[in-house]
Amino acid sequence: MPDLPPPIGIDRPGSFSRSVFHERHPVLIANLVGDFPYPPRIAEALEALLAESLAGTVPPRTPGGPEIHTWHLEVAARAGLPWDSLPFLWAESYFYRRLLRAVEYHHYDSPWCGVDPFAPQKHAQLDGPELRADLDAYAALKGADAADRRRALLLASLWGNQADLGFRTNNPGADTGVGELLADDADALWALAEAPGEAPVIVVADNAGREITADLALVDHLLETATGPVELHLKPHPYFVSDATGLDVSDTLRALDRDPHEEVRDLARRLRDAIRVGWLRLRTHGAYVHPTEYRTAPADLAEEFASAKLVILKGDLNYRRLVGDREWDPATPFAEAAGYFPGPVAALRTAKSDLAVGVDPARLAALDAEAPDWRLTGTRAFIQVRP
Ligand SMILES: O=P(O)(O)OC[C@@]1(O)O[C@H](CO)[C@@H](O)[C@@H]1O
Repeated sequence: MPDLPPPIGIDRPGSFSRSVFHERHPVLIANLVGDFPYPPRIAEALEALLAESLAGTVPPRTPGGPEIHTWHLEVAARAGLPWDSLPFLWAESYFYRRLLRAVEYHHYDSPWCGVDPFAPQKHAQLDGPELRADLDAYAALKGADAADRRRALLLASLWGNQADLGFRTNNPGADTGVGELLADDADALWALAEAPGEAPVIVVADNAGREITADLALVDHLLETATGPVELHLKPHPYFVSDATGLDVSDTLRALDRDPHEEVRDLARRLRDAIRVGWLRLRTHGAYVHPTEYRTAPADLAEEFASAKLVILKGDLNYRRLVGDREWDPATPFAEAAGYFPGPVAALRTAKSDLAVGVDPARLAALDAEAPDWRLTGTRAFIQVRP
């Protein structure tokens, strides 16, 4: 493996990654305890997890749940370490594993088994005015020129990534307007996605709610123009607040069914039909909730990526996994940071963490001067492709 920059940590006072633990997570835990009438044992377990993650060490016991062997190895390698010393990506992923443990999500003998702790927040977004406006905009695309429509669907999926509920936890009023595209490899993306051949296009989803709705509209377009099937890869269980699971897709289709616009109801119908005939495949993999980068993806998932026409990775967390959640020089070419990926790959991501690669050096200097927090606000976005 080539020399890689060091992982982003959570130890630096004033850093964004540290603020996720010290500012975002306390709000997140308070929201959960407010959203559900959890009994004392669950509320206490959540508070204990929060306290441990702010000032404690990693206990030796592996938190139960699926993929236990992977987690045995991961935890054994970090047991006894202060949370502060952990890499950001590992620590966050472990935090959500522990959170699911605290709310008894995988306990078959608990009445809280399978209860998505983030469902109330996800449902609020599905019923909210922002999604309403998104669907009005979708319906208004009817009759648009084909190239304009395709561009609009791609940009809606891209900017839909601003609406993740982890980011909104402590940024409730975050600007959801469209911002600046710092890289735009859209032509390369379409060339790959619409190339002849029967290999699938894989879309690795990120968040439920507005983002998965826009992603489904993009998937519908791909189903229309691609010459092979489309796979939508989802999380196997709740994660990073709003990450989309199979249940979220089903809830979204139901919400689309209720829409006043015929175009939107037709979208839901086409998607269901495509799932039924196997043209659209919903898929998941345990690796999507591992605390690791795609550089070390399990062989079976790497093979799936390798055999796809194109893998489209949505969102900030997938980006962190793709290039590595590391202290990259932002001028590093995307093709270099993602060069190891087993097949053609595209990233659609709004910037909501310190990581950046593939930024034009001249623009970078100006950005750092005019908007020093540009990496964190979700108002800068990337469409990056490595063929
Ligand atoms: O993957 P997503 O939904 O685009 O973003 C995930 C996120 O909420 O989590 C991280 C911090 O918790 C940040 O990278 C980002 O803000």
